[in-house]
Amino acid sequence: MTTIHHDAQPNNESVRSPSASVPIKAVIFDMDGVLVDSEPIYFEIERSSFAHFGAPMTEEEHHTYVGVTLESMWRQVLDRHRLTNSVEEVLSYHRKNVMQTMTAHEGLVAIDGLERWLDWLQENGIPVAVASSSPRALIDLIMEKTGLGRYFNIRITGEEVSQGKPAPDIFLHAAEQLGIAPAHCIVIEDSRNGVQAAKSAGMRCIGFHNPGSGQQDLSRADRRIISYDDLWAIKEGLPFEEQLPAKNKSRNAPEGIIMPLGIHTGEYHLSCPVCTLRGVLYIELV
Ligand SMILES: O=P(O)(O)OC[C@H]1O[C@@H](O)[C@H](O)[C@@H](O)[C@@H]1O
Repeated sequence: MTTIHHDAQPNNESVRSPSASVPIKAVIFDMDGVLVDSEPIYFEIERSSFAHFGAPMTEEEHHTYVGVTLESMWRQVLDRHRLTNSVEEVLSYHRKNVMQTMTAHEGLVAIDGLERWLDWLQENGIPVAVASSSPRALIDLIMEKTGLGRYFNIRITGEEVSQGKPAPDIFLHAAEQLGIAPAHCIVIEDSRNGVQAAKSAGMRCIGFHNPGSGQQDLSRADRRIISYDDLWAIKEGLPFEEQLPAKNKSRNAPEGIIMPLGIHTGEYHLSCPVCTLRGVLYIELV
């Protein structure tokens, strides 16, 4: 369990959002409802578990649990419905229910347009992470089933931080793993709880309106989209910082001083075309 030290409480409005022009150096993706359309499947599994334990559930209440961990959801359900079962009992039943159904499900595929985005981010050297309230075993299963695992080496589950969404811990931990300050991260989220977590972490947030994720208030997100095509259309307006700018930087290189040998002074960002090696070369007059 990773404890993240932060002053922000879930509803703390005092964390300042970075201004729109602060460079974006990393993208943190939520998983359910953002990488895959798994929320409708979750809803169905949850309905059967709620019925099993005798918790009558309105759609309105159900939608408030989107984006939170299994444990957080069940603690709230047991409390609100005054059920006497232990958290351990309901969690063990429900977790098995989730893993069996998701493993057998044949419709778990990456959301349309996502891979074009991930390829573009990779080409531009922008690192990514997935930060999901789902259990780690499910994150790994979905990464494997969809083939998205090749993009996501950094996978954070809400179960490994002390407070899940809507607290900011999961996103702060993801930023730490990425080695990028929160103000330089942008989060893509489909749930109210997730948007709140991202904003409390001091990050910018794109609200992904996915009808499969139920009624979600994404009004606190900085931008709202309904598809990855939408996001693609606005990408030039987002201040992504190129981190593999070998091609582009060399075009800018003549800004330095030209030496007699025809070499330019200045900073050159280099990347190996066949492996992941990167480096910065400084040439200066001595
Ligand atoms: O953080 P993510 O990837 O949106 O995961 C959300 C899901 O995580 C699960 O643990 C919850 O039981 C779901 O109800 C929830 O919606």
